[in-house]
Amino acid sequence: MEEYLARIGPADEAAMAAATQRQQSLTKPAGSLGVLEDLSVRVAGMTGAVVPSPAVVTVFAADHGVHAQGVSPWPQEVTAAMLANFAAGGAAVNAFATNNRVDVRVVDVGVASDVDQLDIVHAKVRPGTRDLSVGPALTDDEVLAAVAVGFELADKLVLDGYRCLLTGDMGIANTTASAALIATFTGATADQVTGRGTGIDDATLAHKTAVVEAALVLHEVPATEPLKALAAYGGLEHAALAGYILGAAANKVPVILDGVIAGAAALVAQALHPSAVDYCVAGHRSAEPGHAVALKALGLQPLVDLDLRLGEGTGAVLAYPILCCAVRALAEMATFESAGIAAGEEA
Ligand SMILES: O=C(O)c1ccc[n+]([C@@H]2O[C@H](COP(=O)([O-])O)[C@@H](O)[C@H]2O)c1
Ligand SMILES: Cc1cc2nc[nH]c2cc1C
Repeated sequence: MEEYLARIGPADEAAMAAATQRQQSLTKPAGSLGVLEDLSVRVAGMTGAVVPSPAVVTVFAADHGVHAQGVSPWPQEVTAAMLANFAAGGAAVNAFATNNRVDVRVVDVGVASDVDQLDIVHAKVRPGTRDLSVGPALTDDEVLAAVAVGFELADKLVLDGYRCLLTGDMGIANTTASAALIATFTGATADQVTGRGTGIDDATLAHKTAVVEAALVLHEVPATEPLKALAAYGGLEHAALAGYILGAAANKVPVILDGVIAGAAALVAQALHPSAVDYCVAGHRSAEPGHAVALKALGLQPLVDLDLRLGEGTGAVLAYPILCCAVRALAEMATFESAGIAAGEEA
């Protein structure tokens, strides 16, 4: 863990200052590209003003012992079934990724059933977490093993030539673990961060909120203990995603976050190393209420807000072309000087 964290440093201030200056000289009224202007400056601080391509979305998949408490309307087997769907190219993330020229990787970091026959990355740490409502979901060693899966995969993907990493997740019941993690790092209450996930009714939502509330009391993990929070609540995909985000930061490549699961993992990464957030871009804002709470604590503005609540990386893949446009505008637009256009009064 120390070795991973030692490789992370803040974004390049000088590159950001130069990018800010160039932004102001481009052939458009100052500020007219809105949020994209700041985004291009942030990416310049991560990676320089080069379009972050090629890109890959990694779908980390795992199961959750807390499923036994009736917090999701879906059977646990759907996690493994969706992995087969991803591998066959039939999920929403596959369609989005094809359209936006993003490669898809799928990783079993802790699916309950055997998915050995699938053509995916096999890195199962254990078959699902233990039930967080009765005790710790993971041991300390299991947490470190799952973080390592994500960090080392990020290293490998960058070595393979990828210049933008996108997060994805699949795990029935993982919005429950996400809620507990987000409450831990933000101080929000269970009812502020617990949502309907894949679509539960009012009675199940009340029950799920009570499960999260009781778990927060049972484990009482302070925000300063991110690895203990992962051990208390899981999940294996959250731990791997935290490692993947740290790995992107260590390699100075942007990482586009998907929804509430990635938001929870990014809070873990931030608690482990505050500079990790310098490399994070919020792809979208999920309809799950905890996600807005997480984004606020991360200080990130989502690029897309379309009521998505699917996961898989869909919101990140949807946002990827926006990120590319922001960077391309900064890199390729003419300046008032080069185009021989008189700058406006306030330029
Ligand atoms: O990305 C999100 O914000 C998001 C919001 C709600 C649900 N999901 C997905 O739905 C699954 C978890 O939902 P649940 O209700 O079983 O906890 C898991 O596979 C997630 O990828 C994802
Ligand atoms: C069908 C289905 C697809 C998903 N993709 C991500 N989470 C999901 C949950 C379900 C239930």
